[in-house]
Amino acid sequence: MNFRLVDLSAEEIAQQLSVVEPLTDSVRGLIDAVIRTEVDDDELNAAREQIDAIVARLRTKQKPGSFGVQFTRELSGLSWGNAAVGARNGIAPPMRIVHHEDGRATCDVELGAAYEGPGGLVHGGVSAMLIDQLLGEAASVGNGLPCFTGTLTVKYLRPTPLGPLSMSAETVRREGRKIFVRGEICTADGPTVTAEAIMVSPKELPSRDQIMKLRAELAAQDGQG
Ligand SMILES: CCCCCCCCCCCCCCCC(=O)SCCNC(=O)CCNC(=O)[C@H](O)C(C)(C)COP(=O)(O)OP(=O)(O)OC[C@H]1O[C@@H](n2cnc3c(N)ncnc32)[C@H](O)[C@@H]1OP(=O)(O)O
Repeated sequence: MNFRLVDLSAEEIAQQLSVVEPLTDSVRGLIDAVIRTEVDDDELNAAREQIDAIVARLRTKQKPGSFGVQFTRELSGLSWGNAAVGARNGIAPPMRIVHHEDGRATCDVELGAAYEGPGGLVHGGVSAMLIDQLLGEAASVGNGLPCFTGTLTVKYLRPTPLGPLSMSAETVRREGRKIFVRGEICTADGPTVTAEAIMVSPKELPSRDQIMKLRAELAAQDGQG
């Protein structure tokens, strides 16, 4: 697994996010505009040339592979490439604000044209991805144990319209490294999707000792600098 500790303070992270999140929102705007524009072919070709120039500009300095998951010294995860919540990922729905309280995770999200399956409705795979993320966060944060999805069961009760949605997830019970969670996606009229999952904290995650060793190495670097 691509796991790395980074030496960033909360202020430095906030500073980076203040630049990155508006850029990602602009990319989301681009995706939405490409889907819905009705300009003529010449305009489309001109737009493509401009987009290609921007891509070339960004590629002048680029990470190899994926973004990976970086952790701060305080063990906050910076999963900025994540498909569901990545702050740098324009494909990820704008699912940023996840509230955790008493083992329950909640989140509001507004899904536009980029998340369509049947006409005017949310794609079932998108619903599954979003609720999977929230279930995973409820299990991981609620129990202080980073988890992977082992089994996910999704029930589509009625079509989910594009637009504003609210989601919630909570732990039902824990058996060793297995955490049983359930959650739902709702419109103002009630749930459209319910889901259950068995989240498993993998035995091969970096151990607390390994994490502490990495933190000590960062502290030693501070001492030298
Ligand atoms: C510091 C704290 C805060 C951290 C704060 C971080 C926040 C972070 C938020 C993360 C939010 C992520 C939300 C998205 C989550 C993904 O999208 S994860 C990606 C999708 N999932 C995967 O790729 C998982 C692939 N599978 C695997 O890696 C491994 O099979 C697993 C699931 C980790 C299990 O491997 P393992 O640790 O070797 O498990 P193993 O020892 O064989 O079995 C342990 C127990 O789990 C059961 N089990 C194993 N596999 C499964 C399964 N697939 N289904 C059901 N049960 C299973 C076994 O039966 C066994 O049960 P018992 O015998 O103990 O009763």
